[in-house]
Amino acid sequence: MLGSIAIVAGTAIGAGMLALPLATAALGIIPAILLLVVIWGVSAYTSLLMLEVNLRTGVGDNLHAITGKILGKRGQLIQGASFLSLLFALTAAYLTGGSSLLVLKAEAMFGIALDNQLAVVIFTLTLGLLAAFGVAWVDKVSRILFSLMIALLVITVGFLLPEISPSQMAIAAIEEGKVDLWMAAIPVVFTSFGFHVCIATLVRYLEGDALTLRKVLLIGSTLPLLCYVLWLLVTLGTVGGEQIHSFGGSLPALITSLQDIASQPWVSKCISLFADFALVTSFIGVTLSLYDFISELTRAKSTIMGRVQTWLITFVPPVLCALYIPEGFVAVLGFAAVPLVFIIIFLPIVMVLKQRKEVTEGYQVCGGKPALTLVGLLGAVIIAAQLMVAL
Ligand SMILES: N[C@@H](Cc1ccccc1)C(=O)O
Repeated sequence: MLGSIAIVAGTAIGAGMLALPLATAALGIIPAILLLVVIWGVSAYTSLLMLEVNLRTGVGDNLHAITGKILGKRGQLIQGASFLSLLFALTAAYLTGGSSLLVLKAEAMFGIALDNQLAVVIFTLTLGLLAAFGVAWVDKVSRILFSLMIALLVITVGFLLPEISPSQMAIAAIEEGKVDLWMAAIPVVFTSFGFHVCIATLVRYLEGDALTLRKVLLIGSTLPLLCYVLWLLVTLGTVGGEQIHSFGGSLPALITSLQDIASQPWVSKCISLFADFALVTSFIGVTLSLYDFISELTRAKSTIMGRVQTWLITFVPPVLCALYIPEGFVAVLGFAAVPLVFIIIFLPIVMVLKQRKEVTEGYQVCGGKPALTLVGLLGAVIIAAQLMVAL
């Protein structure tokens, strides 16, 4: 069970966490934490909905098959398109954030002023190749990196907690453009709580044991909440919301100012390594899924040519995005929220509504129609927020 909890928390906790302070800085710390709690509720509830659907459709089916069984080809199409957009958007965002940290590193360690576009290419050609090496490799590498990342997070939070100044915490939200600030924050927070793509695998792994699965999903989604709240406290509480807001979504600016606060040089190293690992683990995890998904879609042959072709389809679109929107780390994570709403809110609601009419035995999430209506509405709010920000 511990391993399964780690899979849930590990899928959720990623580079989205780095974007949280940048996205919520202007709200003030208490409203930001409240937003986190509400979105956590949505994320936990919808994961249970997906569990219900999965258990009633068949243990061992993947998400695509489940959607096909209940909603037919049309549902599968919406789901496939959403999944592809989600993975492309996440890859593009991680690439943008990762390459901006690479530029920062080149400057700090070797005094080289690395061109941003060159950094994007280097990042893709090194870490992007891992996806093509396959799951066994990625599994080993990301297990080690993820454990190191959590250790570094504990050190970072431990050393920055005493530096929190109550005066920073007390600063109220920035008043002007308040609605816009909320609209920009909501989708990014939502993406950072996403993990639901691993549910079908867990159901198969735990052989459909409903009680254990329920526990795994609830604990696994609460761990990110804890980490995120601590992370917001040590970022907004030390550097200050107003200051972080003025970075305009720049991840290197956030990391540099956190490093300035740490009094010992080794703590400052831990902070930058933590950010690197968060990005790298997310990047290799997501590109692996994207690579596999594309190779399935295009029915690529497992020859060298086939692999090169799949690799190019996987990486060219996100690379182009990272090259032309170099400041897009937070913004593109916001975009990822739109397909995510379809995958984990709208489609599961439709499936549950259809299935509850026909099947009544087995596991069912509490809350009935009112709860479904409420999360459905919240899903619509998330999409509306992102559209307002983008248009
Ligand atoms: N929560 C992940 C992003 C993600 C969303 C949806 C599914 C999987 C991963 C992050 O913070 O980086």
